Amino acid sequence: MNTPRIAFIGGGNMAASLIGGLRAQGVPAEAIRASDPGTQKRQALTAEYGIATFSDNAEAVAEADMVVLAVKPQVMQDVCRDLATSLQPGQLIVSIAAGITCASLQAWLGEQPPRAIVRCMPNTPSLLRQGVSGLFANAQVSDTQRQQAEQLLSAVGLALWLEEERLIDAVTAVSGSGPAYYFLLMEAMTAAGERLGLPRDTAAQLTMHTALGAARMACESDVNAAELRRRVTSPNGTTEAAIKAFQAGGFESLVDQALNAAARRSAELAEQLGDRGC
Ligand SMILES: NC(=O)C1=CN([C@@H]2O[C@H](COP(=O)(O)OP(=O)(O)OC[C@H]3O[C@@H](n4cnc5c(N)ncnc54)[C@H](OP(=O)(O)O)[C@@H]3O)[C@@H](O)[C@H]2O)C=CC1
Ligand SMILES: O=C(O)[C@@H]1CCC=N1
Repeated sequence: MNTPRIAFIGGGNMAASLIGGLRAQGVPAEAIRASDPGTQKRQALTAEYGIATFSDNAEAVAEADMVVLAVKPQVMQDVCRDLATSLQPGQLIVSIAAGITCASLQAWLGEQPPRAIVRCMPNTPSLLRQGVSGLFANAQVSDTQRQQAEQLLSAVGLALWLEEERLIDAVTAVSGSGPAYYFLLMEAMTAAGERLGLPRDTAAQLTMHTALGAARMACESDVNAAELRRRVTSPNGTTEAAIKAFQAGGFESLVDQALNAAARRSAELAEQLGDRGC
């Protein structure tokens, strides 16, 4: 596969991590362009990754094979409507925005021609190339374009294809927002450790390194999380006492409610920001 030319619209956090991942994988700077209204962001992207940057989105997409829409959902409609006349029919559109459907993107980019669109949901550990993303391709996306989209997201972590677009709401609930749930648990464990008498910094280090070790064990082991938990839990021991307290407090039901709230919000955003007429 030839190196596709990639244009990023929006040069913020997620775009910078994707660009960093591509560069680390050996994609040449000449193959990547980005546009952003912020002079400092453009200068930083050029300084760090050697790529050409633009204040004009239309200039960035000229001659690109793939256009990555990496702006906030709230400005996506305006960005797409402004870009519509500058795009070429064969270009792949990749959106990483939460709650923006392929149908809305197609409507905002003009009903014709039908666009090849890949909708993705990455997450912030992409900054460390430890991300995970769900991807959905619409019917216009060719096999080569699927590979190109997968190469983009694989540069910052694991990329998993979805058969149905509606599952992006579930991916958003599990992994898109997921880092925040682990940070919340880390905050709570650190505070509890401190209340048990540990110095705050010690409690934080113990918490963070336990999370890291547990995540690595879960990823690298050939047994599932339930079995790994069983191996920590001695009969009538300390872990069992803690797990019983979690379960008595409705832990599993709470997690279920939280993820449902995130998935519902993702679907609501699609309703609120989407194009009803498409
Ligand atoms: N953060 C996260 O955890 C995740 C985010 N996402 C999605 O990724 C997308 C980007 O998020 P993130 O990188 O965090 O956001 P950022 O705000 O860091 O990046 C967006 C960038 O787009 C710029 N921008 C604004 N308007 C335009 C325009 N008209 N043309 C070009 N660029 C413009 C912004 O500039 P300025 O700041 O000046 O407005 C900003 O630099 C969002 O749609 C979000 O839903 C997906 C998964 C996880
Ligand atoms: O909170 C949000 O809406 C975005 C999408 C996933 C992570 N952050």
